[in-house]
Amino acid sequence: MGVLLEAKELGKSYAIGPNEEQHVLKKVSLQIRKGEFIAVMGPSGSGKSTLLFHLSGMDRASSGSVTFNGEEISSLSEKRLAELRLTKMGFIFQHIHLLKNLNLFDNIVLSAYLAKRSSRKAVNARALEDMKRSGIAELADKSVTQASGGQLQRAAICRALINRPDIVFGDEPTGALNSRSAGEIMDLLAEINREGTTILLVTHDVKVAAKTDRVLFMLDGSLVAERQLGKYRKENNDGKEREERLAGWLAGLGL
Ligand SMILES: Nc1ncnc2c1ncn2[C@@H]1O[C@H](COP(=O)(O)OP(=O)(O)OP(=O)(O)O)[C@@H](O)[C@H]1O
Repeated sequence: MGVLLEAKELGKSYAIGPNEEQHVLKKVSLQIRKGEFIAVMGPSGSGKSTLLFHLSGMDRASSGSVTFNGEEISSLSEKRLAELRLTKMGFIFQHIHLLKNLNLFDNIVLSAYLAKRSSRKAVNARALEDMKRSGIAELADKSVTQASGGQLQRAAICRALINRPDIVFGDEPTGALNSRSAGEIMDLLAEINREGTTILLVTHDVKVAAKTDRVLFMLDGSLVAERQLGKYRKENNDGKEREERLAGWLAGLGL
């Protein structure tokens, strides 16, 4: 599989005083291949979300580069970057960010209507298909206040997928859910990944990370370790075993 996203010596610093800088990302280099499912773990404040913001072009680096599909996003105009994020990237966050004055269906289709790459009829059909697969088709005309956290996160996943992005980024997408809903969301993401969408998640949760292919570990702004887990398949019933293996590896890092 080819490389979809590459960071080379990515650096980010914030001024924290007149002559003082905090180095939040320190020469981070990584490659994400098409079709991979990756988790970024690490202690609080180690730079995981900052890395995600830079890989997805939401923030500009202080040094180094990010290349997406061969295009260096660090040098793109704001307009081109916005178009890239809208059409090629999907986002799922812990706090779901659905619009309260729209029903779930309209939340899901909105960005595709804005992108104007497909007819509204085609977008609507796609949305319905995704909602069915995610088990929320019957909630299409419900408002954000009428759905549970797990249902809202499913809607957020449908929204992230509506433009059929190359990659979905998630920042603690299961962080606000109970463990059953979190497990179901991860099974759904694993299925979406197996159909070809690359996924990168930031998570603290070993159960979540154990369902990805590869875990990257960040410490103090640097990527310090990684672990290949292989593709998760629900039908293999080895979720527990994968979790234990990953927990053992994390413990062995001695951090
Ligand atoms: N806009 C900003 N200005 C100054 N410092 C920032 C800014 N954004 C992040 N930081 C700092 O960068 C460091 C890394 O933050 P980041 O949110 O990326 O960590 P994280 O690993 O995702 O943490 P958590 O797991 O708690 O979400 C922190 O020390 C944070 O205070």
